Amino acid sequence: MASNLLNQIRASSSLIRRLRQRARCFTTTEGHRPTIVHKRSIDILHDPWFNKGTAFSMTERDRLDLRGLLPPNVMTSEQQIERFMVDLERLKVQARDGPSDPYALAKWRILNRLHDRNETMYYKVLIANIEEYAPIVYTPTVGLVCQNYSGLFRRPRGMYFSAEDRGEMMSMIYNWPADQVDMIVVTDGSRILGLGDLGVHGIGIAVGKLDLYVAAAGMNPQRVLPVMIDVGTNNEKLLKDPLYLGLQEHRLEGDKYLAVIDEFMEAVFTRWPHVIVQFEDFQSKWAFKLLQRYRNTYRMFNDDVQGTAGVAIAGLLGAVRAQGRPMIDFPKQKIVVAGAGSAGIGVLNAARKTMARMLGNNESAFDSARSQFWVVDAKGLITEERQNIDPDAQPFARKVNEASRQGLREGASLVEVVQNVKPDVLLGLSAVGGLFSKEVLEALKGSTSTRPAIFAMSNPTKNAECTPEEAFSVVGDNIIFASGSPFNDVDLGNGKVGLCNQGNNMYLFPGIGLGTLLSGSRIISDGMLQAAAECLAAYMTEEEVLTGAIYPKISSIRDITKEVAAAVVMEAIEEDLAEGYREMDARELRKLSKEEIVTYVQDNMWSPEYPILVYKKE
Ligand SMILES: NC(=O)c1ccc[n+]([C@@H]2O[C@H](COP(=O)([O-])OP(=O)(O)OC[C@H]3O[C@@H](n4cnc5c(N)ncnc54)[C@H](O)[C@@H]3O)[C@@H](O)[C@H]2O)c1
Ligand SMILES: O=C(O)C[C@H](O)C(=O)O
Ligand SMILES: [Mg+2]
Repeated sequence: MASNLLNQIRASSSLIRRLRQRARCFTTTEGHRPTIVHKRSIDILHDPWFNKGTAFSMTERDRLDLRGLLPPNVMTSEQQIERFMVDLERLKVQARDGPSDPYALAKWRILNRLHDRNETMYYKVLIANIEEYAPIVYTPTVGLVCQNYSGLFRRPRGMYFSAEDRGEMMSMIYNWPADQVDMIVVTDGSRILGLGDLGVHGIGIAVGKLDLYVAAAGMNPQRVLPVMIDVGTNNEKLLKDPLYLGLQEHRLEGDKYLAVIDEFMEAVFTRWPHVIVQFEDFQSKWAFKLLQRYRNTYRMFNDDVQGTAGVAIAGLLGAVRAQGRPMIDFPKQKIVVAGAGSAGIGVLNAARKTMARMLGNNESAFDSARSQFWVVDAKGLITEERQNIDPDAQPFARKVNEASRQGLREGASLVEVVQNVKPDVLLGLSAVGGLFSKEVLEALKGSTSTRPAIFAMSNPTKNAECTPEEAFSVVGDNIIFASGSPFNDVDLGNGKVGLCNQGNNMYLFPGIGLGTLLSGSRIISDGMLQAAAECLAAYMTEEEVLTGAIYPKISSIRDITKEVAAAVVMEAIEEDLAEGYREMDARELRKLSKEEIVTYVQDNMWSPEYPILVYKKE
């Protein structure tokens, strides 16, 4: 398929040559005569007569207030045409290119064009068909979009800050046309889903997350901003690709990296002091450090660390209830976690704290909760014998004699760990597709649980640790299954269905953002995140959970988000963090009952309706 595609692309090279000649003619004849424009900034990008897209030179970008509104790499018109042709040929050869939906990317293009033309209509379509289109604008298709971004790029969306913009960000931020921004999703593209370093092309994930902020949380689309901070890439393919849209240098490290992120944070909070910044898909190495650096001074959170943790907790509590046991039995669960990155460690910390709270909320409870977890990473089981252990994983390293009593040792394989521990839960956040092999799933049949739970949470689809078919067919009908990306339920025969839950942070981040906005809390506390997770856990009824449904259906995401946001507002009030929002000041907020808070949230959710427009001279 790939060589076929290359041949087709080569066959079209004569057309590219002809187009190049034409493009050269255009620049030489027009180059001397300047064209007077009466527009600047985004209005130029949206005007087909004047727009040059990525071909605007740096001086033009400065002159026309375009800095930050385009990816950093300036392209020639030849390169632009080449990118377009590569994409066109790819579509011809490979229209069937979706992960589970053969036409996923084609659907994304059509939706994206609508997004460019008519935002109200776009969100109307998205909200009305959220079950069908969430997998297109969000996980898993958004992963494919990022991987093919160079070809798919048409009209820029969001802002780009690059390592080359140091010292300029404070003025660049004013190039964004909206006076008010409520929500920013920012990435540095270093770990996009389970696809690794996609550099500047990772902006797609920020756009996708914000689509859910609008569709699920009713954030106003005119007040959201996707941001890519381009500090280079360590992806060798992109470094060599002439059509790559980002900086072609290795990633900044250490203090230089921090200085860029610091400057960005200062710029956005100077222009919009009440904005909320969601950090998305930063490699683990920076995810924790940046969270600690900013969380007590800025309104920010890390979705992969904190959003995922909350969703996992809700699912883990659901899995306990699905065994017909009370939630309070959670601290007895034996949990094997595969993956000790930003997501895995986030889940482990939150699960340990939840257990400790149930066991009396003191130091000894916190200490003993630790022994319920076995963590396996790329080097196998993590014990205290691990050389150069990651400090974030250190608290979960098994004691050596404790491990050997269980027949385990440093670096033991996942199969050995599952065989010996016989866990209640096997949870994957490893980004390794198929990690829960037949052997691993066979070993899980020895689980001491009456209803073992499998969470294959890695994204996108091909990175899932196993499919629901594999899980149900090997381990048996009586399991709980959840995956990060959507899969269909499984027909188990005899009229029985194996439910596939979607365990994805999309059930929480929109509500965390909306609740924070409407409470006016200056920070996002652990308590607010915990309240969000508990609300999601409580959303599922006893009857639903007993059928194996531990997460709600995506079709109810707007309702879930409203409830989660209300829980976050209530907790912010409880912790005395709420400073109010617009005419609802802190005193008024404190007077509201629980029902009134839910109504307050609902009343502040934007819905896609056409407003009446009237022209007035300035
Ligand atoms: N479902 C969700 O809501 C959700 C949320 C966040 C992240 N994720 C997914 O989780 C995955 C990991 O994200 P991350 O930020 O933690 O990534 P990461 O790169 O920081 O961590 C990956 C971890 O997996 C470990 N690993 C690699 N190979 C392994 C193997 N063979 N066996 C066991 N462990 C192995 C690595 O050592 C590392 O600890 C990604 O696919 C991401 O899409 C899902
Ligand atoms: O983006 C998603 O689908 C979930 C999560 O944030 C991830 O990084 O995989
Ligand atoms: Mg993510």
